[in-house]
Amino acid sequence: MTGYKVANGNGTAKTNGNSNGHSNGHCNGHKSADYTAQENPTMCSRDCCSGPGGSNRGNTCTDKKGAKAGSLNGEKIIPTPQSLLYPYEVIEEIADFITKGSGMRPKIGIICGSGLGSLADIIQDPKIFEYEKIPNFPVSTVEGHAGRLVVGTLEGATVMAMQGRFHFYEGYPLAKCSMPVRVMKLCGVEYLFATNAAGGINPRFAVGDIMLMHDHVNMLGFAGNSPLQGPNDPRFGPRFPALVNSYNKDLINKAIEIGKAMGIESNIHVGVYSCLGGPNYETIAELKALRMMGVDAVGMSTVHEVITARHCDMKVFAFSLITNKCATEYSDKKDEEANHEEVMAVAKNRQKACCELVSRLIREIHLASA
Ligand SMILES: O=P(O)(O)O[C@@H]1C[C@H](O)[C@@H](CO)O1
Ligand code: HPA
Repeated sequence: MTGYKVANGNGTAKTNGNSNGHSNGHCNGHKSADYTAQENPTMCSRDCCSGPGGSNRGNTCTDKKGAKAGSLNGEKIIPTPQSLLYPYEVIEEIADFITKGSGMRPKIGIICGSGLGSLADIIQDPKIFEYEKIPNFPVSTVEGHAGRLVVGTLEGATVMAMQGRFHFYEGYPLAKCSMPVRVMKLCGVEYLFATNAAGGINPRFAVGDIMLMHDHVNMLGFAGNSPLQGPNDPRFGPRFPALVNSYNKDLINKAIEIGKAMGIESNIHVGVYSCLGGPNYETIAELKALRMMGVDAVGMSTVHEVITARHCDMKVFAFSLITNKCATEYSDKKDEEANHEEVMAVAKNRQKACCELVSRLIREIHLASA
């Protein structure tokens, strides 16, 4: 008995390494994350190689002189496991940069979804780090994701917020998308608040509603992809982490109470989110299949961040802002097609409610630990 209502299928609710150097001239100059590149000739974790627009995408670094993808000096290149992209020492270096630069050890980490960057704007006495200036950090490439890390206080608690997250469809491997969660962990973060914009598949959901995530279906995982793929570093967590109870029930129940106090009870649901790779929105057949699987809302993020957070034993609270209703029947109506402008506009409209929900929940966590 969890105490909260879970959205169900029929529209009602029920209770419930290699050792060679990286000899490619393209990558020789890189520091820090190049540690990995030095250890393994098959990759370079710099964005010019493995990020969007890079010539590599984490596997084969093609040098300027035109070495062929898939080989380096005639040797076959072995793909680099995702977990080697960011070794512990590199994550530690990024975390030190942030804690020393801000003079704070934040307890709560927030990831702002598309158009929800205002969650970071309400942080007091903010110390702002542009992603471009953080060593070994990727850059944001999506509209509505500013690309800044904001450290400060909110309702008395020390927090750090990502104003801009990284998505698989941007060309980043999953381990890179969720790498900031490990940075948060080494900065001292105990609670992850992950937010996203999502399409509502559950017919009870209206645009502007908030779905508190109580579970997920990891479609990228079904296809054999995981941010934890590759050798496991036990300093982060176990080889085989359990994911039942990933979403903290106490925080879900508190959020429901806060929703009632805010008078938006009827706009709050509890449900299952699924992450697809994107960047395309889903087909009707895919949406129907997701619905049959028990999915209530669909998006392109969050799941790999939650997996990474649970692996390193963080408490997780996550919600989806329903920015569009997903059509599950064939129709010629153009207005039923999802688009990013609508996603951003709805998020902007609902940012006040989202900020209040997050602030009040953080206040409760802070008071409970004081
Ligand atoms: O970062 P989130 O998951 O909030 O962003 C969603 C998914 C895509 O990035 C984008 C599509 O409109 O919004
Ligand atoms: N599908 C996938 N991702 C999304 C959607 C959607 O309908 N809306 C916002 N992000």
